[in-house]
Amino acid sequence: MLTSESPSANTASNKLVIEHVSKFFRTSSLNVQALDDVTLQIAEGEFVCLVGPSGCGKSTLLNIIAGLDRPDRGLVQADGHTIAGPGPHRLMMFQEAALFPWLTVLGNVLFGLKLSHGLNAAERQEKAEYFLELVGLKRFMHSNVHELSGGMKQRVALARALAPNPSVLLMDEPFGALDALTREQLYGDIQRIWSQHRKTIVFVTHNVREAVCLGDRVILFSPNPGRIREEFAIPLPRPRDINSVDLARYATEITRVLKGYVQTEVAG
Ligand SMILES: Nc1ncnc2c1ncn2[C@@H]1O[C@H](COP(=O)(O)OP(=O)(O)OP(=O)(O)O)[C@@H](O)[C@H]1O
Repeated sequence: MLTSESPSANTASNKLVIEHVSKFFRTSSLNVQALDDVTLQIAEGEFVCLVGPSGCGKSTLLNIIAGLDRPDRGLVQADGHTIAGPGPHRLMMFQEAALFPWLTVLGNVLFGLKLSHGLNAAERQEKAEYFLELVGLKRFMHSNVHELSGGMKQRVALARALAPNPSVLLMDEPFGALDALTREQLYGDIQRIWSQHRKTIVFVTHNVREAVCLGDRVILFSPNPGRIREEFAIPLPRPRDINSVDLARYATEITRVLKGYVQTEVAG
């Protein structure tokens, strides 16, 4: 039932190419190898989930893809070009929405459009309203950020990230701080938005079910040092229901494999 695969071939359609990437952190008290020889290709429009225990380098890899950090070894490319720094084509979304509290909902989304130089004020407004509509928050566009629930804040953050039309969306546990019901609503939203806009998405999570619900592929990492151990294709039809029996079967199998790695690391 479950198809475990070796990393896919480096084809021209790859949006992101990560080859033999290693990353070390050296502080006065500690040397850590956060990533060890990580190789991964991600196709245009693909939804890839990175899963693994705390400290296995998932966020480090996301930061490197975002251009916020550099690998010590290896190659990281987007559209065939080495990633040299952050840019508007690869935007990050974090666990905390990190909205500007002094701006309204609309103001936050408009802020994300500041670098869209080709647009005049009316076009920016139209675009911001379109993306707020897409995430179901248009009627709250004049609300203050502190009036919103956690799930609504993440929706605003999603609209803000989508509005400048990035080709890659990097999501670091974006739903990790939300309650289960709100998360389920957002799984529906993100699947709908992804099927309409086909962004390339790299999504970090601890939650295997979440990864199976959203991803075309689930990539398993293990820690000390952070390595890719296995990847799984998820051919389930969309939209996926996180509570479905088929989805649970995949999640159970992947969790079993993941636990095996973690126990091996601990025993070793
Ligand atoms: N700026 C930094 N300075 C020093 N060490 C760091 C830094 N960033 C990450 N690390 C270390 O690198 C390793 C990988 O961290 P990273 O945050 O990438 O893991 P993660 O898999 O995303 O963890 P979590 O799921 O807990 O967020 C950890 O041991 C962490 O302590």
